[in-house]
Amino acid sequence: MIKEQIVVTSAQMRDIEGRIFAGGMPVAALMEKVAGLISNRLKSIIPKDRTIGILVGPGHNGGDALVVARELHFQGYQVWIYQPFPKLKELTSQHLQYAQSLGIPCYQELAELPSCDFLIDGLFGFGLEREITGNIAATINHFNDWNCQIFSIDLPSGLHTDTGEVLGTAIRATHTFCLGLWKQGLLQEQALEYIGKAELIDFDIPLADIHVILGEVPKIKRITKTTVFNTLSLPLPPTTHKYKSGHLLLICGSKRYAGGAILTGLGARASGVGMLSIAVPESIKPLLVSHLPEALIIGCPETETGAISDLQLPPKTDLSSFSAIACGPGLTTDATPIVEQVINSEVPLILDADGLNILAQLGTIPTLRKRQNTTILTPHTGEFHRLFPDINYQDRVKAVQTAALQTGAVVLLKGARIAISNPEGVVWINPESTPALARGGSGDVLTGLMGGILARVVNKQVNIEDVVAAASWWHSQGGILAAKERTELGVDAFTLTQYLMRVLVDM
Ligand SMILES: NC(=O)C1=CN([C@@H]2O[C@H](COP(=O)(O)OP(=O)(O)OC[C@H]3O[C@@H](n4cnc5c(N)ncnc54)[C@H](O)[C@@H]3O)[C@@H](O)[C@H]2O)[C@H](O)CC1
Ligand SMILES: [K+]
Repeated sequence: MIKEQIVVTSAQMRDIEGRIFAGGMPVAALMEKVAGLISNRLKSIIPKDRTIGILVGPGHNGGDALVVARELHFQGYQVWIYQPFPKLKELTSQHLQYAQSLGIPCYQELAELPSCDFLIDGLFGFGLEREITGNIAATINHFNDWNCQIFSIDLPSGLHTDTGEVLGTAIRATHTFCLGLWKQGLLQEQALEYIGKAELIDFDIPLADIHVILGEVPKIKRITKTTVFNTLSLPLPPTTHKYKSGHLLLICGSKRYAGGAILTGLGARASGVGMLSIAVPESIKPLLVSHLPEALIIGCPETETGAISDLQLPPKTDLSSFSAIACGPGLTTDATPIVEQVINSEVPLILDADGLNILAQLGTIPTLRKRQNTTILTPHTGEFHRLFPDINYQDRVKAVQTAALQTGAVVLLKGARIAISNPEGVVWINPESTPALARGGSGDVLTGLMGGILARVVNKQVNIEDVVAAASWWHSQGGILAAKERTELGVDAFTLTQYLMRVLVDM
């Protein structure tokens, strides 16, 4: 477990820091260490000739900011301090006194403040415990209106540490330096527009202290490149061969949605899966063959609406011949018998798109309760609501945990920050993505990619949620890479499939 993967609540952070102090580390020394690390980062970002305004709150977040103010002052930056609170914590008050004794200008009134190029937000950190109101709220709105770059210490002031919701109002940071361990609120969708670019400032919290508070396996984890590399079991063993790299069956497409089948197939191709079979209605088989010559395209009988009516597998083949099945993209909801058939099979299964809509029509929980084998659901919010009408998906972490618990499946909830839970409530959050992926077809690519990874590693000792997390990370990194080279408007789903391989090369 690496620190970048660990996610904590404010209570857990309080307990972890409590163990550090109980171990003998003086609070002031920790504050000095933390603020020194922040100052070094700021020195590498802010040119020397710029002016910096330091916003100081009543608690230790303010204390951090005052140490930063002193250190930047000694480095020769022009610094001023804004400190509107009547009562400060003892340590914060001492740092303010010292800053003033150094002659750093300190202001209590907004009207007196000189303009500045950068603001350092040390108003509130994980100690924020209630709605911000009155003139503090007005102050935060005032600084947001300055439209200058704001660096927030630990969290943008005003964000709830655990849920990421805005408590009254919040600083819109350009950059957030999260201290020690990632706060859960920074990984919630609703917080994204306030966080700006987030980075972790590691101040050497002993892993032993973390394990005592969080237990061996933290409940909520942040997907990182390490997760993905471990799960993809790269590099491949030299003695591998196509039958050892899994055999994936995709069941997708219809006369109306042939493109969905092609994109799903291209996503699977990018996964490096050994063998790929794609069951589609007979009428679009030639299309699939032309796009995916390496895949075994199975033309199936179709309904008069052009949906698969019967899974006619090749001779001596049945569903158990496959390492994994991914079913749903482009199926339309006229393929209900097919979805029932795969749900009743014993094969590890990913359901997406119309596979999920049909599952919802069949009755999500009673239908899945019958399945013993691995099941993965990959809904976007609309599909999630159809599957689980009684679950409020505003708190996405709780929503996926509840859905996974109720179904026994691993559930991925799509969005700007994908959340994944296994039935035991262990959650992965994908910390990075790009709006470029919010386009038709990119979900089909994810399904194919995920199916290919699952087929490749399902017989190895991997956690299914790690496979889903790896696919989600790989998919979003492909989108980020493509957006960097082609702008956020240039990442159609087909282009995305071309960038997926680039991701691993650049890792
Ligand atoms: N724990 C440590 O020793 C270290 C913490 N780090 C930094 O300190 C903050 C946490 O500090 P804490 O004093 O607990 O709280 P905050 O500084 O976040 O400030 C909250 C402060 O303000 C009061 N308050 C809460 N809500 C409101 C409100 N709505 N309106 C007005 N005032 C409010 C509350 O009473 C608190 O006193 C952490 O984020 C780090 O930045 C160091 O980095 C390491 C050592
Ligand atoms: K802050």
